[in-house]
Amino acid sequence: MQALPLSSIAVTHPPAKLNLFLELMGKREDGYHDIDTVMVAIDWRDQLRIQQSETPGVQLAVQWMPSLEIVARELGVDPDSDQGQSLLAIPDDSRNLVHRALVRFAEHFGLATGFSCHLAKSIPAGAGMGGASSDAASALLCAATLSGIPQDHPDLVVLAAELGSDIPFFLGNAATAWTAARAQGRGEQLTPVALTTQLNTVVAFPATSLSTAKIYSESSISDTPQPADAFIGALKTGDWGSIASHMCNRLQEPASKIAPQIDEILKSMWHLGLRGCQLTGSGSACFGLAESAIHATRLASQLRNQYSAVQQRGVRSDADRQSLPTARVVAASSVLVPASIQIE
Ligand SMILES: C[C@](O)(CO)[C@H](O)COP(=O)(O)OP(=O)(O)OC[C@H]1O[C@@H](n2ccc(N)nc2=O)[C@H](O)[C@@H]1O
Ligand SMILES: Nc1ncnc2c1ncn2[C@@H]1O[C@H](COP(=O)(O)OP(=O)(O)OP(=O)(O)O)[C@@H](O)[C@H]1O
Repeated sequence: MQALPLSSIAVTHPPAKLNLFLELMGKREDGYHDIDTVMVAIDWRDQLRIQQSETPGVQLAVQWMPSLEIVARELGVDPDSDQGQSLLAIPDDSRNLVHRALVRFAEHFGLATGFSCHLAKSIPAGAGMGGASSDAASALLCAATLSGIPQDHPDLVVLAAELGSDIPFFLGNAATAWTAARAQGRGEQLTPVALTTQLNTVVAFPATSLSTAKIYSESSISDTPQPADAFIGALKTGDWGSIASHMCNRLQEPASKIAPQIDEILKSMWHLGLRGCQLTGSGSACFGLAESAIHATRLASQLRNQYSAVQQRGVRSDADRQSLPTARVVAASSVLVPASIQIE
C-alpha cells in the first residue's frame, strides 16, 4: 500500500461505548485490575479529521459539537466556571490521547511527515464512555490509512494496548466490524460477541467527570467474582428484559459514593421505565435499556424535560445539584455498522 497524497484528509466518527457488564476478577501487581467486561459501541460519536503535514509533529485543534455553549447549557454549567472548565476543557496537547497516539504512530513507523488534526467532541469526557480511547483508536486507523499501512497491521494492536486498556476494543470495533466484545485481562484481551438484536439505550451524563484511576482505587473485589458467561448467555437470547436482568457493574458502588447524583439519576431512569439501569465503566454516565428505538427516544425526551425543569428553577448550589441532578441525555443504539474512514 502507498501513502496517500499530503492533500488527502481522513474523516471518521469515533463511537462511545457502554459496559453492559463489568466484574473485577482480581487486583494485579502492576497496579491494574483483571476485569471481565462486555462492551458495546453506540451511535454517540465524536468527529475526527486528520491530514498529513510536511513537517514532523502533531497539531491538534479541539472544539465541542454542536458548540461549547449548547453543551454547557445542557449540562447546566457556566463554561467559564471551575466546574465548566473541568467538564469541558479538552486538552489539545500531549495530554490528549489523539496527540499521543499519533506521536507514537509516527515514531513507531519512522515517518518523516507529521499530522494535523481536528477533533470535534460530542462524547462527554470522564464519563466512562471511552471517548478519548475511541478517538485514539480512530487516530491510529486514520494515520495508517494516510501512511499506506494496512488497518490490520498487528503493530496497531500493540500500540493501542500501550496507550490505554480500552483502546484495543475500539480498534477492533472499527477495523474488524464487531459491535460488542468481551474484554478480559486489563481490558485488552478481546473476544467478539455477536449481538442478535440492536440494543436501544438512554444515556445520561451528570455534570461531573470521574477519574478512572480513582474509582478503581476505591473499588473492592467480591469474594466470589462472577464471570461474564451468564450475561453473554442472556445477550445471545436477544430478549432485552433478560439482558437487563443480568447486567451489573462492580464500579458503580465506588463511583456513586464519590458522586451521589448517580443514584438519583439511576432512580429517575428506572421510574421512567428503563431497565438494567447502571453506570458505564468508571462513570459518571448512567444508562438504561429501552424496548425499542422509539421508546428510547421518548424516554430520553422525558428525562431531558425533568432535568431542564430543574435548571429553569435556577438550582445551582452543590447540595441542590446532588438532590436534583442535571444531566446531558441522549438516546443511543448499539452500532450495527462500524465507523468507516472517508478520504476527502
Ligand atoms: C473502566 C473501563 O473503561 C472499563 O471498560 C476501563 O477499565 C478503563 O480503561 P482506560 O480508561 O483505558 O484505563 P487506562 O488508561 O488503561 O488506566 C487508567 C487507570 O485505571 C486503572 N485501571 C484501568 C484498567 C484496569 N483494568 N484496571 C485498573 O486498575 C489503573 O489505575 C490505571 O492507571
Ligand atoms: N480525545 C480526548 N477526548 C476527551 N478527553 C480526553 C481526550 N484525550 C485526553 N482526554 C482527557 O482524558 C480524560 C478522560 O477521558 P475519557 O473521555 O476517556 O474518560 P472516560 O470516558 O472516563 O474513559 P474510560 O471509559 O476509558 O475510563 C479527560 O479528563 C480528558 O481531559
